Amino acid sequence: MTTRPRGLAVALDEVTAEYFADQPILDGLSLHAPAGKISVIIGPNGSGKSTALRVLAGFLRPSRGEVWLIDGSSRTSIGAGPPHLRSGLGIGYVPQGHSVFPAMSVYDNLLVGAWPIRRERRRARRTIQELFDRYPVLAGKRGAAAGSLSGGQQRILELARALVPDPAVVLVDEPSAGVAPAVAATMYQELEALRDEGRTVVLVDQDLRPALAIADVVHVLQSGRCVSSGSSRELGADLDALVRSWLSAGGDAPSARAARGGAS
Ligand SMILES: Nc1ncnc2c1ncn2[C@@H]1O[C@H](COP(=O)(O)OP(=O)(O)OP(=O)(O)O)[C@@H](O)[C@H]1O
Repeated sequence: MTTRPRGLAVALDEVTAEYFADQPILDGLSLHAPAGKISVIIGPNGSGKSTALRVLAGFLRPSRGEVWLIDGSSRTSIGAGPPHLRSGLGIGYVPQGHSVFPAMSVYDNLLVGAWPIRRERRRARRTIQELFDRYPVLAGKRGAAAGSLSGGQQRILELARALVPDPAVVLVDEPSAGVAPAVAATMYQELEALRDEGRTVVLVDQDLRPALAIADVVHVLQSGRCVSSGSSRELGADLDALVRSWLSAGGDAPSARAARGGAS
């Protein structure tokens, strides 16, 4: 693919965010997702992982704290900006759950992703073609309604749509939820490929084993705060202890899966 500048990091600094007044979901959350690395945010159900991604993507404005886009030694506060400006800054977002436009064709779904570069029509067409080359499964279905694709193909389409503006930072929420194991494996390989292209990946995942296997940095959330950050190796026993504590607190999904597969 044609490449644009890479090397952007993102950070949350003492961020408080809520859906209802005075009921903070993020409660002074600070975390730093370094440039060109895969950061994985883990934590028990309801700890605020998806909310943290929404704040990074601009879909939820923090009531306190800062969202930083960091380019080397300079940083820009982006917390107040709307999501469409976030994509113009080089941040792409693959939300949780189904987000394709089912009645629109695969090609038109990718065109929606081209909105931030809509004035550069030639570039948008070229990038979409490059994405068809990258994901042949989509190329074969370019004229088909997106809703007719399998769940896994739709997930790949959602990732491809986020990549159309060639983001330096890719935020991905639950890439493998509800997809066949082979597609899930493809998604994790793709996230590694995005990192190897110099992009910054921030991943939220309940499926701990594959997520931790590709993580460069792990951030552990509890009750809207980051209680631990580091590589899986650095966190080591701490991570195991945390996962066990989630299990004993009620066996939520991430813990149960980690227990089956091993958390580290
Ligand atoms: N759109 C919303 N409106 C109101 N409350 C919400 C909304 N989205 C999430 N919440 C609440 O915010 C809290 C944190 O949710 P969030 O999805 O960020 O957690 P999570 O750690 O990603 O959980 P999970 O692992 O279950 O996806 C939960 O109590 C949830 O019910």
